[in-house]
Amino acid sequence: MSVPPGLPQNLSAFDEGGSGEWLPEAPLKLYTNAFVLHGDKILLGLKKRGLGVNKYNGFGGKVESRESTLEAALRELKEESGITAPLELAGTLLFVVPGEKWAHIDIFRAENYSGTVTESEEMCPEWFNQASIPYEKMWETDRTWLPLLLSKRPFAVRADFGRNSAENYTLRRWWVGVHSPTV
Ligand SMILES: Nc1ncnc2c1[nH]c(=O)n2[C@H]1C[C@H](O)[C@@H](COP(=O)(O)OP(=O)(O)OP(=O)(O)O)O1
Repeated sequence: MSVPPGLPQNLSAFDEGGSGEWLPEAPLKLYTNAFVLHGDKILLGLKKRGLGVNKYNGFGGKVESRESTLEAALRELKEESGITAPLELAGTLLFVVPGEKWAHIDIFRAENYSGTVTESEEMCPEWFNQASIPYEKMWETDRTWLPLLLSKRPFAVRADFGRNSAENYTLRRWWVGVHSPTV
């Protein structure tokens, strides 16, 4: 199966599922999402409001004008969890919903942090063992690529959803690619 539109074409398929045509192209909206690891733990946040409310996720949000995605990721991590961390790009995620801009999310990871983990207006942070990540309370595709982030394998994902209401998304089709190892 070929790489879906919107992703770098030099990827190898790692996982895919669902069916139907990929949704038509739309302008991009940039987001970030950051996952902090510490030993065998991972820091997740329970979203308290807005998109993805009541789901666990990394910490992130919209990229503001004149910000790089790394600057935005550092800002959002600090605002939402109280900590700073040496973030590195781990992969990208393209979330596609009919009639909306494509959400392009740069996903970051770090293996240490400084500061004190603190609850914010938007997120309730919680450490989980990496062996017991609460995938059933996360975005449906996270289980397909989070193991790649944990093993430091660069990835790119496209996930197309249908939408029944403001908070009711149905996953239609997804594709996870990895960069081929260089010889
Ligand atoms: N499908 C989809 N669309 C948009 N964003 C996401 C997803 N799936 C996700 O995992 N995410 C991530 C990307 C971001 O980390 C957040 C969404 O950010 P949001 O809370 O809307 O942005 P903020 O800038 O923090 O929000 P406000 O402060 O403006 O409320 O979810």
